[in-house]
Amino acid sequence: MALASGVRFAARALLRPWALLRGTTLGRTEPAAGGGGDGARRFGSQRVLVEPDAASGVAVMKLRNPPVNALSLELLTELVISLEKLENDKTFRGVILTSDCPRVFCAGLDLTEICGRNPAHCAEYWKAMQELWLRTYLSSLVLVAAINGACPAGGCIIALSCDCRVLADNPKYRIGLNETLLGIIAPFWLKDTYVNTIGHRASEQALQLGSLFPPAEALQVGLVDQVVPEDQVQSTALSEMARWLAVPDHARQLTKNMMRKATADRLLRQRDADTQNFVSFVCRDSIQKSLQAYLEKLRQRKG
Ligand SMILES: CCCCC/C=C\C/C=C\CC/C=C/CC(=O)SCCNC(=O)CCNC(=O)[C@H](O)C(C)(C)COP(=O)(O)OP(=O)(O)OC[C@H]1O[C@@H](n2cnc3c(N)ncnc32)[C@H](O)[C@@H]1OP(=O)(O)O
Repeated sequence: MALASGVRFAARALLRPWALLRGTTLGRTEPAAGGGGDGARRFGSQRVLVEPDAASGVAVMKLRNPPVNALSLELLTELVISLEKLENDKTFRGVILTSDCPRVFCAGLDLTEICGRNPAHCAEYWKAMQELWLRTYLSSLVLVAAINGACPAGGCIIALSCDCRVLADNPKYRIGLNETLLGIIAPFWLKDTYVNTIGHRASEQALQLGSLFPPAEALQVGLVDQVVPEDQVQSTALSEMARWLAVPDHARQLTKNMMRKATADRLLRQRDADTQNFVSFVCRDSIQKSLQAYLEKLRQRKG
């Protein structure tokens, strides 16, 4: 797809500073835990573990950035590279995205990447966040989110960019775009993704209130597609994947692109402006103070 190649080009341009992968083992393969079918070999990097199963054409991609899979610049970069590697390997048709950290799927943006950081770093960081959303939202693969922990803000956006979502039935695992509770706001492309998923009125209310939905409510509002006991999340995600892979790839991919291209194009047309808006917004003294206060509150809590 032309757009995907445009995104791929953008990803390569962004990811040229391979120094970002310092300390990772991208591309290192090792036997998958528990064998994993026909000698499947895990690969990935320091913060992303990929367990491929060539026989089924499905890979499990685990976020592994303890304690809460906060989306650091490195994690964002490693996720994009791992996803691109799977997209370029025609053995794979689907990816299950899940967490290797207990109790948390993904805590959203790593606030230390924007608190007390200079505008140039904030710009680089936001471009990486844009890239991950574009890469997942437009992926030619079937992406199933196996949400095995809390999923606020940026974590919710990653889950919403997947084709479907399975959430563990634990009241502590809440999901939603809670940015207003931090004194910030979701940019238009996060809003658009929300509206495309749960509708305008539900999004309007949930965004303004910064709602974090417990599983039953998340299911009811349409934020997730299934809520299952915690020990059935991965198996249910695999069953859901099988349902999607029963459809011929080409027809499904063209349909996905038809449904999502306009939303993605809106960001692609104004990526620089969006980055500038983000930088000038988060670098405001008042916003920095809000974010610092929020981080302090988090550090004083204990899970
Ligand atoms: C007008 C023009 C407008 C233009 C607009 C343009 C752009 C828009 C502007 C901004 C962009 C908005 C997008 C934002 C998306 C986001 O993702 S913001 C981040 C939101 N995330 C959260 O609110 C989650 C916060 N975390 C939690 O709620 C909990 O940590 C948890 C995930 C539920 C897990 O709880 P648990 O008890 O297990 O762990 P702890 O809370 O003890 O945390 C452990 C440890 O981790 C630190 N931490 C947690 N979350 C983050 C984080 N997101 N970033 C950085 N660090 C985090 C926490 O502080 C603890 O640290 P420690 O005490 O040092 O161990």
